[in-house]
Amino acid sequence: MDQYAFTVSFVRKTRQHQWWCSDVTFHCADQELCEQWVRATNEQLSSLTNRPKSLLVYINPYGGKQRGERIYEQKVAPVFRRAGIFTDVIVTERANHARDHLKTEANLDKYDGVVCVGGDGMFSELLHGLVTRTQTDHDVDQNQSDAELVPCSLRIGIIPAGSTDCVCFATVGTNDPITSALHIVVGDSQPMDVCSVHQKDVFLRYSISLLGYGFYGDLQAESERKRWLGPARYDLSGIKTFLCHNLYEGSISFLPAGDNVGHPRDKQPCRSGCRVCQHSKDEHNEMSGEKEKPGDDSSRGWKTVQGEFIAINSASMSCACPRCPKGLSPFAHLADGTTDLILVRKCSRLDFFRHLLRHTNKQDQFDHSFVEVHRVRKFSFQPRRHELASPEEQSEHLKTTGFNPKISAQTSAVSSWSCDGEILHQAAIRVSVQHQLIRLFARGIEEQ
Ligand SMILES: CCCCCCCCCCCCC/C=C/[C@@H](O)[C@H](CO)NC(=O)CCCCCCCCCCCCCCC
Ligand SMILES: Nc1ncnc2c1ncn2[C@@H]1O[C@H](COP(=O)(O)OP(=O)(O)OP(=O)(O)O)[C@@H](O)[C@H]1O
Ligand SMILES: [Ca+2]
Repeated sequence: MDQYAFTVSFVRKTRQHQWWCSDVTFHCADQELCEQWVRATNEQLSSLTNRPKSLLVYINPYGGKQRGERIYEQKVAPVFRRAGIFTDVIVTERANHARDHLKTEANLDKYDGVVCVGGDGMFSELLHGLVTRTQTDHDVDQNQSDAELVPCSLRIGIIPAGSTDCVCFATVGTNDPITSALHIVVGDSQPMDVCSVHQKDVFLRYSISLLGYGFYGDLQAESERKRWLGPARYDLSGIKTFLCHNLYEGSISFLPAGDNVGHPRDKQPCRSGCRVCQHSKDEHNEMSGEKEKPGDDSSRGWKTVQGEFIAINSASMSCACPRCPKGLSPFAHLADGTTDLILVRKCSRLDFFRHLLRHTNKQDQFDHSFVEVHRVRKFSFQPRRHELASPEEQSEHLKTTGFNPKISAQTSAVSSWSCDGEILHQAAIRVSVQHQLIRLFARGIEEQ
């Protein structure tokens, strides 16, 4: 009777964007029929060209709660094995190991994708390695801020095992290693914008989530000193930075995006198969003919704002993470060629607290007189260099304004940028959104 059988594994969607791998076994009395089914099923599967057959995996053994290797071995490797995916696995031995290996050594012809097991820092390593490698292979000079960058052909998979995992959360809707492994197995593809950051004509870094000056820059610098604390370092540094309430002067010039990509407050979230992102390709092609320089309001489109700021944030995607489920800019898009520039001007501690609190409830965090938000394609920032202030002037400033202007006789009041969780010590930067430069093994957040 039931002498012959074969088992098919399939994806089952459970709750909250989580996927699970289930099995169903078919029994059959006839050997020939059973083999026919297995052959036909395998033929169908091998005709799905989106599915990766071979992957290069980098594991950070020290990310997040240091569970990267275990998560991979126990949860991910079995899923890849069942899908018949070949893997080469590298457990990193130092910071930037994965980036450097991708940049120069890895034989990328062998693979259909690269995968990181770790947090946003580890993802950033793969992003830098892969983008730089692609430009080198095509003789593109990354130092030229107006160079047309070549999109990467390999997709990147993220198995979340870090402290924040914001890129994974904002592209999948959950931080679950098995769900991410299944998005890789079925060969999903999500294009993503990447911001390039330059100082004059020197390339500094790429960013895919948050570029933050002032509050997030200071918070990041503080949390680097507390790395030993693990994920809790962000909360403690957040409280400390909040209490310091530093204020920074400067001027921001930006090139607003056209109307076709919506507005940061239009309540149109980016979801799987997003129309805004799909249509943005056309507008992008129209725009790319114009090469305008920032800082000159006479060049069409550019705007400049000046003042004293608590925070200057550029969110290229929502930046949703478990700590902040709707994100820094809830209606930002993953692949529309723009970033949402959020300017938080001088305000009281209480008002800034109210603004932060609105990240965690239903109220609009942009609905404050001291907050403005613009959807932009490019921007540049120039900190205001202070004249050397005497100690008397400084204490006078503190008395009259209640702010610590962070001026010493020698230094100027500048913060640093947090770039996807890495510190950038240059304050004066130029940022340009590179439309759909990379692709992830993801499909965006699905409507529930
Ligand atoms: C009053 C409640 C306030 C809740 C405010 C929530 C706002 C949180 C916004 C989080 C946005 C994360 C964006 C992700 C950026 C990633 O590229 C980067 C790399 O992993 N992660 C971080 O920089 C990690 C950044 C981690 C930021 C933690 C912020 C904690 C703020 C705490 C403020 C406390 C005020 C307390 C007053 C007594
Ligand atoms: N073998 C290693 N030894 C030390 N550092 C490493 C190693 N491999 C990677 N790193 C570095 O560790 C840093 C943190 O890694 P990762 O992003 O995986 O975790 P995390 O910081 O806990 O998470 P998140 O970035 O989400 O906050 C990264 O900047 C990465 O460059
Ligand atoms: Ca975007």
